[in-house]
Amino acid sequence: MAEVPALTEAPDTRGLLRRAGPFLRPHRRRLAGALGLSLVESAALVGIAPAVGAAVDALLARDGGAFAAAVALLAAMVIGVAVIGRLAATTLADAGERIVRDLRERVAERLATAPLRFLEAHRGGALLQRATGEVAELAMFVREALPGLVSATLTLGLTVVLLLGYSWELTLAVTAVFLAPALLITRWFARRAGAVFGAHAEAEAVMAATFTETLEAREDLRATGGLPAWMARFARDNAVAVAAQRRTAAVENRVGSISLVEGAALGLLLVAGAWLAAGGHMSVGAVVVFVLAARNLFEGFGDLSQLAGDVQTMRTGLARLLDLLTAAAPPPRGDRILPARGELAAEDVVFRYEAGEPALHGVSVRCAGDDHAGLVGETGSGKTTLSKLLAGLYEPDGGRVTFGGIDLREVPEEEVRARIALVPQDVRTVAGSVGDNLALAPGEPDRARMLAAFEALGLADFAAGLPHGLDTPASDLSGGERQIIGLVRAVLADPAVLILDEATADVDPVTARRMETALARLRKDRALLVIAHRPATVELLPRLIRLHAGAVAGP
Ligand SMILES: Nc1ncnc2c1ncn2[C@@H]1O[C@H](COP(=O)(O)OP(=O)(O)OP(=O)(O)O)[C@@H](O)[C@H]1O
Repeated sequence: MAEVPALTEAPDTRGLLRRAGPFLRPHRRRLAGALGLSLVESAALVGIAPAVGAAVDALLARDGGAFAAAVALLAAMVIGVAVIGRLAATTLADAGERIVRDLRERVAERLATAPLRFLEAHRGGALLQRATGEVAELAMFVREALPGLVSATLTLGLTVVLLLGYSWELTLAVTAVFLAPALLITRWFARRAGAVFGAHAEAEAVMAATFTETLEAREDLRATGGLPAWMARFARDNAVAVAAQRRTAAVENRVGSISLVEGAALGLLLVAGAWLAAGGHMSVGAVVVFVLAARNLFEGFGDLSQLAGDVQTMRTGLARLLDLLTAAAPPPRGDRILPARGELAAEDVVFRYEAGEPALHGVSVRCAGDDHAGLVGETGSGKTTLSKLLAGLYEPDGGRVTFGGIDLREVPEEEVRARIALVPQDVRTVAGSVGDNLALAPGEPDRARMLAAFEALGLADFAAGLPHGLDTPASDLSGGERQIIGLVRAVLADPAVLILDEATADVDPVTARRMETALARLRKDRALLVIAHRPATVELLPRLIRLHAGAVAGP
């Protein structure tokens, strides 16, 4: 079996910046501008302490001029922090929002073009959680945490530089008492957090998947009395998510112990500063600078440890998004062009859903340009699987599917869609009107073309009978009515091959017969492959292909 790329539950969070590089690159100027502004803001913030120190020394020396200059500098710094800080935060948040918007679009595009096998191999809710929940977390981080994170990091770095400039001995003491233990706690957090936050995100995704499935299957579950069992399953998933949340909260709380270290370091600073000032080794102003700057250091570290949880959630979410983008990538395809009409052929096709017995083994069928054939066989014989292979929705594990002699894997996806249309039994519509759904056909058909397609299929009275015509909400349609819309949508694409997988099974027999006769007449040079259980559906067709246990059983 061709390896179906699978999502990783807790993907690696190492090298994230490098892997996210392609998404950051288009915004590098805006990001650089925002970082530059943050740097100026942090420099102004860190500069407040020396300005206060200079004012204290000028006051003690009774130097009015120096005092006034220091106070003016202080005022400029305070105003600078307020004004530039605001500008830096909004610029940074704006750049972040743009990056998140790009990511969101890329994820939506990936899921829309992901191989069918990939989508089928994953729970819908889990994909939804990554595509919406994880992106929402990122957007929140960018808005609420990122500006504070950048500013705290820069302030911390500049403060250490400032302290070293005043007294390396005292800086060393503060480092030993505060920075070293604080860094140890932060490192412990970084080590523990990856697994704990990954497990939390995964538990949330499982819960979302179960919830989505409950919603989708709500009618069946109610009708069959399966709701209590399903609710019990949801409760179990919910309990696992709550336990995972508790573990992340516990890890985050342990980081809070940094405040104890902070108290010890401040005490040491005051004692050592008083001793140094009394001994004439340092001016009182310098001690004031040290105490104030150390507060910056503690606050910066405090802010960072507060944000550590947010950062880890962001890293986990980003890693899960990048994992989705990688795993859902469609396999590379060629750029060959298909002829307008041609023979569709499966040549010795093998296909496995799972390791073991293949669903199809060595199936060869040919459908010439004007061939009209029925595909029949018992339940589970492989009809739907073969139809998806013929429509290029699955790639075969062995053999090949060709149109006009060209392997479908060598052709861009849009090219295949324009030539081969598949109408499934369960036609899904998107939110909007009947017209909105028909407009999704290649070439964006207008209303006149839509009505002409109904006419050509002998369904003009059906279209006229819709309560609001083409403006009827698609959600109001019955299963059979959706099948008709699916068929009209496929015909609008004017494909060379039309494959109907039980596509008239839910339509009343008279309408079904009318549609099939109209289809057979529609174009002489169009191939038609009709999959059916009921003999009546295919009895008008000149040829039958019979499948049995994943192989062609002969006519
Ligand atoms: N998504 C899937 N994952 C795993 N196995 C699958 C999947 N879809 C189909 N199968 C298996 O592949 C085999 C062929 O299924 P397929 O749906 O192609 O048969 P079918 O002839 O169309 O059946 P039916 O007449 O009931 O629609 C069956 O054994 C089925 O259980």
